[in-house]
Amino acid sequence: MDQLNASEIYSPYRFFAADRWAGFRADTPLTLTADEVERLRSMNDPVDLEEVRRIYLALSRLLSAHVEASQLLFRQRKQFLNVDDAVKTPFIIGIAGSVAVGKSTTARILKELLRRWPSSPKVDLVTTDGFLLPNAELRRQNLMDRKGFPDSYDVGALLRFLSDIKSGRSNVKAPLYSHLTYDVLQGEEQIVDRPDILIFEGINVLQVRDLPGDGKAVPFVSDFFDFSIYIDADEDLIHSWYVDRFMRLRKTAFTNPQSFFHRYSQLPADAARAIAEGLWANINAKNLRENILPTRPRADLILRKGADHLIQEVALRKL
Ligand SMILES: Nc1ncnc2c1ncn2[C@@H]1O[C@H](COP(=O)(O)OP(=O)(O)O)[C@@H](O)[C@H]1O
Ligand SMILES: CC(C)(COP(=O)(O)O)[C@@H](O)C(=O)NCCC(=O)O
Repeated sequence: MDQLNASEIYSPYRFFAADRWAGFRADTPLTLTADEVERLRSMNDPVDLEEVRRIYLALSRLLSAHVEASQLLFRQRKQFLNVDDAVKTPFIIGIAGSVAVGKSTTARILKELLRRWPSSPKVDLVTTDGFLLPNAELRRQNLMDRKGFPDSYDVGALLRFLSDIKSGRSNVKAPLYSHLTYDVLQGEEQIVDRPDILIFEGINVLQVRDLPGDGKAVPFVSDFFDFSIYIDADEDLIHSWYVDRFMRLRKTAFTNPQSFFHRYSQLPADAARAIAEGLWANINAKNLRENILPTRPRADLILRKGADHLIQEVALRKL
């Protein structure tokens, strides 16, 4: 047993240095190759096979235990109620964290690892950006500078989507977002057809809403989660990742005339950097402080990254 200091004893989490966490992998096999990891990672994310070995295999093993336990509970409840027509509903994993912290890479790696379990579960991945209000509506409500803030999402649609998924409906539609055009894709959608596991990723997935004055119970997105993960790093690091990514996108995605940010590919580097700094300070950092970081204590698991983007510490909620 490790020595615990006082703050750890009274914290709802147990903290593990990444190398200690790696040991919980036990005999979980490595089912991804270096090439596959390279294809799954986002542009500025250096995650590699060693990181999958160190962090993600133990996480995959933990999630497998949770999924198995929930399936057992489902079977026992069915027996208890003596019903045959109970519908098995998807196990939902929420992934939260700041803009530019690397949620998409984590979500894609987890998806691939989970679908390679021996039971070959069907795993789907949905991101909450599709539930943003379209730019035309954001402009109408003067919210273009609040993209990603709670009021920029169609929360009703988001909750309806999760409720449909959790009630076992087939062919549930999720709207899609394009980072290229910086807008919701009109007329395009993703069909989610009764997966065994749904990964639901976005900055807002652990947010709660104020209770209305009339005392009516309002559901939260996380009410539908079976397990939640928060990806964390110091704000200074995320800030530098955001600006570095913007400067790289300036040389790649922004050169596409269809990119909403195309004009920034034409600007000198200093002027482009000033735009990125402005977007970070006025929108994303503000949102992180006001609406995202306050949700961290609601996560079941926190993956904390260091300067190199690699995970340094894992905090697991004590049951
Ligand atoms: N303006 C942009 N143009 C093209 N791709 C982008 C742009 N902004 C972000 N992306 C890509 O979109 C994905 C989601 O990014 P983001 O929402 O910041 O979350 P995270 O970095 O936590 O995954 C990343 O793969 C990122 O590289
Ligand atoms: C779409 C986003 C809110 C992020 O959503 P996510 O997929 O990370 O949940 C973000 O990428 C964004 O557009 N922020 C607004 C300011 C900016 O352009 O960076």
